[in-house]
Amino acid sequence: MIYLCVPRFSLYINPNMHLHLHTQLTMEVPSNLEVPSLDSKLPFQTIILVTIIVLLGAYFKLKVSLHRGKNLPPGSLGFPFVGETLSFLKAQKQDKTVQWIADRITKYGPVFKTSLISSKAIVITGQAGNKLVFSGGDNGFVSNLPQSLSSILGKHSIFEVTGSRHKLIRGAMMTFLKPESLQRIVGEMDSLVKQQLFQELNGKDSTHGVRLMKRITFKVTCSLLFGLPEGKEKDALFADFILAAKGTLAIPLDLPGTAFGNAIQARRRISKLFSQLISRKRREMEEGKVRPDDNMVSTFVALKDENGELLPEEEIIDNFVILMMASHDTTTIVLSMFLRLLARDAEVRGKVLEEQRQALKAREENGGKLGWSDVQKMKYTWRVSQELMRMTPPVFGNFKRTSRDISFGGFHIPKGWQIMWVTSPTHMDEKIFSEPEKFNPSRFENPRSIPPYAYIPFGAGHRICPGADFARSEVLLLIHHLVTNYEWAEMIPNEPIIREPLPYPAMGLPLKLKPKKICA
Ligand code: HEM
Repeated sequence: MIYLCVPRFSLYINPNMHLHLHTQLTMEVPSNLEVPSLDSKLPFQTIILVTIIVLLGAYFKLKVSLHRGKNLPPGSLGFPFVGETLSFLKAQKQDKTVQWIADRITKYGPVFKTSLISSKAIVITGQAGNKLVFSGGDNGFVSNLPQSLSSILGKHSIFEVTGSRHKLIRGAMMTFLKPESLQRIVGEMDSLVKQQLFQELNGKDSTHGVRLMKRITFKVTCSLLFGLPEGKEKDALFADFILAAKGTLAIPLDLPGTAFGNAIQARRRISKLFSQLISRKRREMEEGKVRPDDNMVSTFVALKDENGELLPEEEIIDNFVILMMASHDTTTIVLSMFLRLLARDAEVRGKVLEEQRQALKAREENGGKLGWSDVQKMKYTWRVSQELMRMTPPVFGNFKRTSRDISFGGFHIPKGWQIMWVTSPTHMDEKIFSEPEKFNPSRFENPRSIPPYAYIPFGAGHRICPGADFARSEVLLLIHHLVTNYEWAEMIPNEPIIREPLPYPAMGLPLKLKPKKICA
């Protein structure tokens, strides 16, 4: 899989592919190919290079010919081995991935084949395509986490399980993330956000927007989901998650000093800390000091499968790692884009401020606290976030794999091929969202006007993001405290967005800050 919200979007070399490639190469050496001796006139390296190209060409031909007669989607597999990887990576670097996809849709239609680093992929776009990929339980699409990524994220997380195991794990997460449960903790979230924000910005006249949002969202998730108190343990965990996240994009070489090696070390320390947390919670539960629904740790520690067995510790830890990874980077992107927009667009800033002034009034009437119903009233502020996620979705798309042959739109999609779903084609489709290049939050005034499977920043179907409501509350509360206490301006005018692979302001959004006091 390419992304990860954990969704995170990284290219990788499929390890199975190497094995496969080796087997095919052995079979495909043409019998008439003479391998010249070392004293031949051609330099040895040239012979090796030509041989490799011939063999890779033969390999690709064989792989495609296996499906001859079946109507594979149109498209280009690019050059042997690298496929279209180089142009894809270049587009990503220049924030032109949307264009890369759009060019191919124009040329081949909404379903096309490509090849990205040794793996052939079929890109499925459009409303019908999204429906195919997202709907149903066993719909023929399974997760495709590459080995490099699963060494860091774990091999037993929610991404790796299907059927009843997926239901069990997702159910446990939802115990804590569903709106009815969030209602109980939104007050605590509000206090945490406020406290973190003031702690981070106290006495400062400038800040790095991205770093600020990352630290706060990480700390809030840590406290609310895992009950981790402020202190050195949490700071060390934050540093380790940054290292681990960097490793998901690195060449998977587990050597000391490499990004991947550092990530593996960080992952070991993260596992150790979560293991201690789990043991602590087990003891407290045995002593009757905590209830299963107190937080995510107690919920998972008490969770039993259909055979009455408790979950193995490594499965719990892998799911905690996923929850941390999935939650803070994505939410940080929405918040960073929001800060950037408010610095640029006076009209939107005015409307957001007006709505937050009303929330401030409610806060004063509630003895200084914001409750669930107050957050629900921040409708305009949320519509701005929705529009930001339409135009710059935190998760660009993701890779899955077909678990069986599938036919779609008259095409044959073979078993075992990589499938890529992408947010932008429907988000930027003028038939769905008129004038899609225009920032217009009012499109979300009537949610029923948006067709199903067209707006998919949180995915869709049975794997739709379980953290969507958590993210929503966190974004709204952070924006509330920011706009009612500060004014800010960009220090780098027109700072571009880069995708590495998540979309962030290229220089981390340095901001000039000025405290202000708003009256309700
Ligand atoms: C703006 C913020 C967020 C965005 C845009 C986002 C986006 C997504 C997307 C697109 C998926 C589906 C991936 C796929 O089907 O391949 C997903 C899955 C997931 N997200 Fe989020 N997410 C966000 C916040 C969160 C938060 C706050 C949490 C946890 C507290 C979370 C936890 C998860 C988990 C556990 C999954 C896997 C669900 C499954 O496989 O059943 N996410 N997210």
